[in-house]
Amino acid sequence: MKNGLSAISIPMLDEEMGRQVKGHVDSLTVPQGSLGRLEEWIIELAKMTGEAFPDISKPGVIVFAADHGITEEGVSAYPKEVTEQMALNFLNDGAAINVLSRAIDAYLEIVDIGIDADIEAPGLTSRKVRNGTRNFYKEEAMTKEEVNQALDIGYDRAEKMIARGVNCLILGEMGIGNTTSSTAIISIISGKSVESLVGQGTGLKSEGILHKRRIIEEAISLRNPNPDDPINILMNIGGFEIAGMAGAMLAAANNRIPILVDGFITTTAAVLANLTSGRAADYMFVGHRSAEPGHRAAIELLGKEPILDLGMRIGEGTGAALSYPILKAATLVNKEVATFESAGVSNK
Ligand SMILES: Cc1cc2ncn([C@H]3O[C@H](COP(=O)(O)O)[C@@H](O)[C@H]3O)c2cc1C
Ligand SMILES: O=C(O)c1cccnc1
Repeated sequence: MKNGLSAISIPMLDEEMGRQVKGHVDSLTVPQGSLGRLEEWIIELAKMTGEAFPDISKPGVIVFAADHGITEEGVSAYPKEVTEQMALNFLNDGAAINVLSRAIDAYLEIVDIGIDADIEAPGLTSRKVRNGTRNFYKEEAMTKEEVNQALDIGYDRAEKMIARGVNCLILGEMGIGNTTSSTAIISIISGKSVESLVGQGTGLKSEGILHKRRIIEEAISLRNPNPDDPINILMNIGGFEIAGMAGAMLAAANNRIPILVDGFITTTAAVLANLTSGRAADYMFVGHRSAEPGHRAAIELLGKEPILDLGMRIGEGTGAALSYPILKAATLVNKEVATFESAGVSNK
């Protein structure tokens, strides 16, 4: 898949399978309508996969890591070196996403798509586009070629995961400064003010948040990205890991593989993927609602309701991984609960 992600044509949902599975759910030995949102999810999964008994038993997590030139403007509570250090932590199995991937028995891949350091470590997928984006307060974050390269890398990594048998894709990220990029992107696409979206990220205090807000506001007016053009948005104010996640989501949707979206940054990538190809969001669930204020607006753009709301604000794919067992449980209810007929239970 080369430079052609805007041309991909994601399959339509299988509405007929949705109707069929709704009939099956109605026949299960529970009071009519009592499964609440589980019923919605079962039907959505049936439409996505085209299967009467959707199987999401093999989850895969891809974490894309990259640096951001905008960190030169002092927009994060942590230094940019943490991106590289956390990438090594992922490879040593020590981060939150390692623990949570293990907890759900997921295959985990770490992709260096633009870390500003030379890392060679066993287990790392090295696909560096560049040593970090350019500082978008001063110039465009990436060239169009770099955007397309990052989208293609993401697409390719997801296809490789799917080829391994993964049937539910979780995306995660690591990139100090990426809540700044995400806030700018969601402001441009939603038309909402930076003030209403900006948050603490990794832990800025109120003065730091005010500075971050001013940098984003000024950068947006300097770069002036086209709100209808995801490539132009990524070029001006994006990040390599954000583009990589968007490409991966397009691959999953194209292969009818359900996607579990994580927090603010991952949802920003999801919004861009959906802007690239209008049906991408049909294949997405939002795993959780992050405490980062902009996440609410990003979720609204996708038209989704998150599975969990735990007040988390980590990223890495952690909230999505936590929501996975609930979605999987819904598929087991669909498959394994007896029907009124098979169990000889009187239906009204
Ligand atoms: C130790 C540590 C682990 C993390 N894991 C995810 N993030 C999260 O924080 C970063 C975004 O916040 P900001 O825009 O404020 O820099 C991203 O790397 C995101 O994945 C982390 C951040 C830190 C410090
Ligand atoms: O919602 C997220 O994904 C998030 C929020 C703050 C910092 N890092 C990630």
